[in-house]
Amino acid sequence: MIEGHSPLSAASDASSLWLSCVDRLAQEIPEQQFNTWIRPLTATVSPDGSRVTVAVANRFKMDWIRAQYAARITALLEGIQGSPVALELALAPREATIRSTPSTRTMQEQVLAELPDIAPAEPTAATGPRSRLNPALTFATLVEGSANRMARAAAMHVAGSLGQLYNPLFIYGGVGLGKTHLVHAIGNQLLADKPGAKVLYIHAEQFVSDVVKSYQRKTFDEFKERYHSLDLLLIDDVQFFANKERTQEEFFNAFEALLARKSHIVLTSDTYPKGLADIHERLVSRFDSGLTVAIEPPELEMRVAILINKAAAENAVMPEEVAFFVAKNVRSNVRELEGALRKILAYSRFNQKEISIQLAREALKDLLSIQNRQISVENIQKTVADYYKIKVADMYSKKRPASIARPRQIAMFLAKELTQKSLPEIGELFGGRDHTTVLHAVRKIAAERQTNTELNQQLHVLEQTLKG
Ligand SMILES: Nc1ncnc2c1ncn2[C@@H]1O[C@H](COP(=O)(O)OP(=O)(O)OP(=O)(O)O)[C@@H](O)[C@H]1O
Repeated sequence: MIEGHSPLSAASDASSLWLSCVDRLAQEIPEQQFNTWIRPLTATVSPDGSRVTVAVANRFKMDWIRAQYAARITALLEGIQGSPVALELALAPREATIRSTPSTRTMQEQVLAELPDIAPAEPTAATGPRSRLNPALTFATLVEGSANRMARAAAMHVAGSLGQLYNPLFIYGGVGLGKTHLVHAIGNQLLADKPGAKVLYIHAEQFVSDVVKSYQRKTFDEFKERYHSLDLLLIDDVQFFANKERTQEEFFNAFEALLARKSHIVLTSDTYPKGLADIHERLVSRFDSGLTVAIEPPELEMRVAILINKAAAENAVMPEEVAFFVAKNVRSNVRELEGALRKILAYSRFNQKEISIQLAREALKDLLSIQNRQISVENIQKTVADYYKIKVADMYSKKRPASIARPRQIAMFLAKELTQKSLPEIGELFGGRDHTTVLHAVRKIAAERQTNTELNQQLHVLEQTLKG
C-alpha cells in the first residue's frame, strides 16, 4: 500500500480494484460469456487489496469460474494491484427451494432435479456462443511430456482427420492435468484448418442443463438440431452424468446420431470408462469403443518445461534452477504450478527483482510451509498408485478387485493420517465414496498394521516418501 493513504482512500482503491478487473475482462472475453459468467459476480476486497472474495451463485458456476477464469482474474488483479492477491470463490447465500420427493416426481420434475443451479443468464442450447472454445488453449501452448504424449498424439490425429480413427476419443486423468486444455486444442486446431466446421465444447454439467431446459421449454427439436448436427462434440468431465438418467439417454441418442454421420466425439473424465460409477453400461461401452488414453501427473522435467514456457508467455525469464526448485516443491498438478508461477511473477514485478531461488522461496512462503505441514490427497494417491503399480485413476474408480481395492484403502488410511481432511472430504476425493467406506478402510489398515509386519514396512516407506 502507498504510504500516507487514509483508510478511506485505501477502501475506495480496494473497491476500484475489482471494478478495474471487471473492465479488463469485459474487453478480453466475448460479450455473451462475459454477461453469463462475469457480470453477475460481486466481490469483497480487503482494505489493502491483498484478498478478493468473489461471491458465486452456485457450485456449478463456482467450478466453472475456477477452471476457466480464476487464473486470469488473479493475474489481472495482481497486475492492477502490483502485488500478490489471494482470490477466493465463495457461495453466495441463496433462497431455500422446495423439492419433490423422488416417489412423486413427474418426468419433468425428475429432469428438473438433474439441473445444476443455473442462473437465467446462462447461454441456452439455442442461443449459446457458437463453439465455447477458449482460443488460448491450443496445441502450441500445451507442453508435451511422457505424461501426456499419447493423449496429445491421439488428439492431434483427431483434429487432423476428423471422423476417422479413434472415435470416440476418451481422455481421462486427475484434476488439473490438462484434459480441458487438450480438448480445446482439438477444437481450435480444427477451426483453424476448417473455419466452417461445427464444433461445440461443453462441460457435462452444462449438457445436463441443456437437456433440462429443452424439457422445460419443449424445445427438443432445437436441442437435437444443435447436438445432432455437429462435426465435433467435445464434452468435458462425463463423470458428472452419474445418476442423471434422462441426460444419459439424451447423450446416448446424440452419441449414436453423431457417429452415424461420422462426426467426432471427444470425452474427458476423471477415470477410465469402466471405472465410471452410476453410468449406464451401454453408454460406458460406447465410451470405450474408440480409443481411451490417460493423462498422468507430469514428471519433474515436464513440470520444469511448463514453468519456463508459461513464464516466457508472460514475457518473464525463469532460470532453469528456479524452475527446478519450484517443480520439486509443487508436484500435484499443472493448475497448482500455474498458481505458484503467478505468485512468483507478481512478487518479482512488485519488488522489481529478478527471479531467483531466494525470490521464489519468499513468494511461495505460504505455499511451501503449507506443503510441509500438509501433504495433499492427490500426492498420496499418486505415490501409493506408483508404489503398487496401479493406475492413479483406480483411486477414483469403482473397481473392486483386491489388487486395486487394497492400495486404495491404504491411500485412504494415509490420507486420514497425513492430511487435515475429514472422512467425507476424503471420500469425495476418492471418486465420491461415502465416509463410512473411508472409515472402514482407515480402521482396517490401522488394525492390520499392528500384526502384519510386511504391511507396516510398506506403510513406513510410503510415509517417508510422502513426508519427503
Ligand atoms: N501440458 C501442459 N502444458 C501447458 N499447460 C498445461 C498443461 N497441462 C495443463 N496445463 C494448464 O493447467 C491448467 C489446468 O488444466 P486443465 O483445466 O486442462 O485440467 P483438467 O485436467 O481439465 O482439470 P479438471 O479435471 O479439474 O477440469 C490449465 O490452465 C492448462 O492450460
